[in-house]
Amino acid sequence: MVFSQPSGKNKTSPFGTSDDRKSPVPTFRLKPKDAPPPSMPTADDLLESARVVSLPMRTMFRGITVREALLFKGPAGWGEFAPFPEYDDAESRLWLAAGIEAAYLGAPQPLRDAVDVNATVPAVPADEVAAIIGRYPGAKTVKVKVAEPGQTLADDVDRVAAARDVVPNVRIDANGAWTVDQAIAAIAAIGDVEYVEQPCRTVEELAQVRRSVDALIAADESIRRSTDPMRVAKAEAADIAVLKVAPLGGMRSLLNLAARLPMDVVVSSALDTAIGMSAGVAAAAALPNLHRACGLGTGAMFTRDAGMSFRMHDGAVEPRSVVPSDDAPLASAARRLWWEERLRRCHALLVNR
Ligand SMILES: O=C(O)CCC(=O)c1ccccc1C(=O)O
Ligand SMILES: [Mg+2]
Repeated sequence: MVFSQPSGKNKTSPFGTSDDRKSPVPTFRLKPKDAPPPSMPTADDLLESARVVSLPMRTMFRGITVREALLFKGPAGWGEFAPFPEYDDAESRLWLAAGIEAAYLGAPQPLRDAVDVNATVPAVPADEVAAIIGRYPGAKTVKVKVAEPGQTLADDVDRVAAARDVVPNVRIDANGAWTVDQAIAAIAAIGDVEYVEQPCRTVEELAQVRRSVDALIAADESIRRSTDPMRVAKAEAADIAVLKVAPLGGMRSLLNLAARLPMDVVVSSALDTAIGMSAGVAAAAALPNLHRACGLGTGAMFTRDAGMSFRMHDGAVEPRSVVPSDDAPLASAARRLWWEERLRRCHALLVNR
């Protein structure tokens, strides 16, 4: 039990249990030595310190030009609640569990003091690629978005080639947009890459592509938005698992899942503000096995961040806690209300399951 419960009625952890079909996330059991576990905060506790930030982005990314997040403070620091607006409450409740973990339990013990990070290149024209990579000082790996709706394979080939001219190690992310045949053709046309992230939507399609090409395949949405993240492993559908703290319900859930997956893992951001990024970097720093650059540099996509952004040095970032800046841009009163109500609904789902 991670948290003690106010009554004997709710014996579940806010971070989910492995026997709950709605929660794929295994519970990580802390064994506190001298302190009793903190009790589960109420929604009012969380909202007392809450602020809702609204961060403008340099380039549109997954259809977003402004990133909103609700931030709250607990005894261990600040936590972030920022599920994408279209996500339903059942899925969003895991993001709340992650924020509560950060604010009330804090980060797990780090095993390394720096985490290699990739540059992230949105689906921009090829002539903008070098300038974007320039925002990631010392990056040794670049992740390039491909298969953007409305664009062509030639756009992808040109964008990847432009990235490869600056940094030879390129990975691509199709966000599930290709059919199996399109993926096979696109991978052949694009050429040498570190790996191909989520070429198609389903686990079966990933497995089919993986059997048909030499390139390594990474699973993102097939883990992040699945009720059974282990299915990717059972179906031998991927060589690499891309894991994100918030959609998996927290740092400890991520570490637990990573320990069960028989493949390399990469920790990536969900376009987190610096508060959420701190949890991603902490999870990456606590992984016993980490062999590839993580997608934790996306703070460079904001023109302003919620707190001190994780700036890369020599291609890496260092784990640390982050507090919101007093001058972080705030959302409108109407949007703040929308986030508060969403938090209350997700909190109720976490407590009364
Ligand atoms: O991994 C990275 O480099 C950045 C993170 C990223 O691409 C991302 C950010 C928000 C939502 C989805 C994704 C994704 O990997 O598909
Ligand atoms: Mg992805």
